Amino acid sequence: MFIRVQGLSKTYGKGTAATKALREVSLNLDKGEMVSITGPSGCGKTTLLHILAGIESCDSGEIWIGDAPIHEWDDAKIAKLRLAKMGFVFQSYHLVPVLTAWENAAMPLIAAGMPTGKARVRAREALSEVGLADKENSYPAQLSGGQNQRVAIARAIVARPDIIWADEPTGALDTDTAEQIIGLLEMLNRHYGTTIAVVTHDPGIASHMNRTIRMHRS
Ligand SMILES: Nc1ncnc2c1ncn2[C@@H]1O[C@H](COP(=O)(O)OP(=O)(O)OP(=O)(O)O)[C@@H](O)[C@H]1O
Repeated sequence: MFIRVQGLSKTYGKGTAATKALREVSLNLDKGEMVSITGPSGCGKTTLLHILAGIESCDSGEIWIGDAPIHEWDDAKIAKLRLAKMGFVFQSYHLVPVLTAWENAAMPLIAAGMPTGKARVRAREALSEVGLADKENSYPAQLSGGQNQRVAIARAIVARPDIIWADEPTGALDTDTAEQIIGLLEMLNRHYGTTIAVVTHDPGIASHMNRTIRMHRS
């Protein structure tokens, strides 16, 4: 098993304001699997993805990424693993508006200490893989929603991650563009064996995946 999650729980807030976001969630992902994560609004899908990506902490439970028990790790160690092995794609792209497409795509490499020249070459390659070689100097405001999501995917794949976490990556896109974005994720999965988990409300998107993990309200 490549990723193993056991008994994961998370509560936001305290006392009467407490919201139980995850209650004893367990799941396994095999290396190279492409899965969708579905479930009703508020059941904890985004919380789960953020915890698996090390963006948020959990209250209890275990998360194993390969041999690494990341539930035992501190933030700095998890951040390093995230930069090296994970990419994240958000519904609203989360691109930096004052940076060009290549600068946005290069961010994980520059954050990891790669010299700018080398990072630029790698960012161009990633942009070319998502079909945006000719837009490397465009700013997010000059690109369409689908093109911005491609830049976000270029940023997610630029460090050749083992895993891509995608939270409603097509939620802001029309059906045709959404299909193209999912096609792109499928290509990355096939070509590089990248493990991909996609949170989605859309059964059409979920049907492209190897498997669906359904969550229930806790
Ligand atoms: N930062 C936060 N502070 C307090 N409560 C939060 C926070 N983030 C999420 N929650 C609560 O935790 C629960 C799970 O939220 P989460 O966003 O993970 O659900 P979701 O399944 O992704 O929902 P949706 O499909 O609507 O995006 C919800 O009740 C939500 O209100």
